Amino acid sequence: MVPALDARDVCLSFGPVHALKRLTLTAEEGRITALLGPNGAGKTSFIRCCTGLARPDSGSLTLFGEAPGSPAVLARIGLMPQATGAWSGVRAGELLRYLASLYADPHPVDDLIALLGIGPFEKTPYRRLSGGQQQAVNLAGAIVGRPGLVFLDEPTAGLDPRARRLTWDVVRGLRAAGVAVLLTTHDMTEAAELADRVHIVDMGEVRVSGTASELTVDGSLEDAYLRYTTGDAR
Ligand SMILES: Nc1ncnc2c1ncn2[C@@H]1O[C@H](COP(=O)(O)OP(=O)(O)OP(=O)(O)O)[C@@H](O)[C@H]1O
Repeated sequence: MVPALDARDVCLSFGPVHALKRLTLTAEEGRITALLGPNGAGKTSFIRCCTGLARPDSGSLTLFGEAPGSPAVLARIGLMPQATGAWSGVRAGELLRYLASLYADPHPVDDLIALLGIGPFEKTPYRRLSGGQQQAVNLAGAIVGRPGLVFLDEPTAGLDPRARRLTWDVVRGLRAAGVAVLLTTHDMTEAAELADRVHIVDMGEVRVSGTASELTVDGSLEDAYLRYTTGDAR
């Protein structure tokens, strides 16, 4: 079966900075795939390549067997970015209804608003929302189109414990519905809780991959992270 996401030897440079160096991984439907790695390791750059926002210099990258950014692919993916300043003035509910209108068979927006607790701030302009409230709207925006593959870039960064658990439940629900989830996080507990497969990335390449159990044979996931990453600036 063709994986939802198939990346082989993906390279991306910004001048002298090698953001991605032969990065290779797959993400399957009905699985949560976690990318761990230091600040600057290349995680967001990889997601930008997958979503058509950046073009790899070399390597092979396909989503559902097709090129990133193609209309067929864009209709089947969702993205929760780290920040979306572009949505500044629009009210949360309006934004979600607009995003829903772009898809043939969206989730009912009222259901998503209830699921993610957005109701109390549905009429608040996006720029006035708290960080955690923005995250909830961003997550709703990522899944409103019923994607088959969703990219969640640090979805729980800065969330309070209850909001974090709610997000975890939503992510598990996506997996149960057969969605391929690619998640980046700096939260080792989150990766251990959620991920079916973990890739530890450093300096643009995958250093080690495995299930959380496989990677924690000799210690915690944080131990594995520290063993396989340098934290060196490029
Ligand atoms: N548009 C750009 N122009 C120049 N350099 C860039 C650009 N985008 C990313 N980089 C560089 O590429 C490297 C990888 O950055 P990236 O944002 O992918 O890291 P990350 O793993 O997502 O980090 P974090 O965990 O801090 O979010 C960094 O050295 C960054 O400075």
